[in-house]
Amino acid sequence: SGTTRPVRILKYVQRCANSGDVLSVISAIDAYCSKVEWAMNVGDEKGAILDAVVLETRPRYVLELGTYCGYSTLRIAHLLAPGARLITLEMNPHYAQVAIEMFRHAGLDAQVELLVGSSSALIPQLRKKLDIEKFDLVFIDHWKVSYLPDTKLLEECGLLKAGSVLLADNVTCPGAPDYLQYVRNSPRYQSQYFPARLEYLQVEDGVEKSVFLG
Ligand SMILES: Oc1cc(-c2ccc(F)cc2)cc2cncnc12
Ligand SMILES: [Mg+2]
Repeated sequence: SGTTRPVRILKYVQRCANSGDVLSVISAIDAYCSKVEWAMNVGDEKGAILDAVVLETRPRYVLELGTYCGYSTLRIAHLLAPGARLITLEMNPHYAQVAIEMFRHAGLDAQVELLVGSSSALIPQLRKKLDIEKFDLVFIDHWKVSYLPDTKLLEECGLLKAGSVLLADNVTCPGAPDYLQYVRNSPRYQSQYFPARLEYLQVEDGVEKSVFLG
């Protein structure tokens, strides 16, 4: 039976990162996943692009699709102003549990709202459930086949406003070709590609920043 990769990452963080210190949690995850075993965190290079987009957007309402161990959730939470709300959706209950423990170790569990379930089921419930009108920033980092349908669902549910920013991980590796085609050709988006490498590897990847024009 043994442990799972997310549990091994969490145990390393609990052992090696100072509790309450979100930056030491972030670097502990990067240290473990670059030295011991690869994991699908956005990583430090693409994470710096995410940081820059959060800082320039100064979002009040943030949605993350795909929590995993909570690495990118912590990077975002660390840069939000007091009063901002960060909602993260995770369909795998085990990943969700690990992420909650990760948030606790970082001392940010009160700053993050994690919902367990499929994004397609949860997105239509967000307005009613969480009393949220629109998202200023959406970080898309879940299954690549869900990027496009979930983006259309966000539009249909009225959860985007003119100026809302979508930032999508892995648009090159593993790739989200239908999503890229949509945001790059739709008159409703202004899209920009940021080349980078896949987390912890020399493989090419990149993130796509798309501003919804309303
Ligand atoms: O950042 C990511 C990377 C990969 C991935 C897996 C295998 C491989 F060979 C290359 C890349 C998969 C992901 C799934 N969800 C969210 N993020 C992901
Ligand atoms: Mg990713």
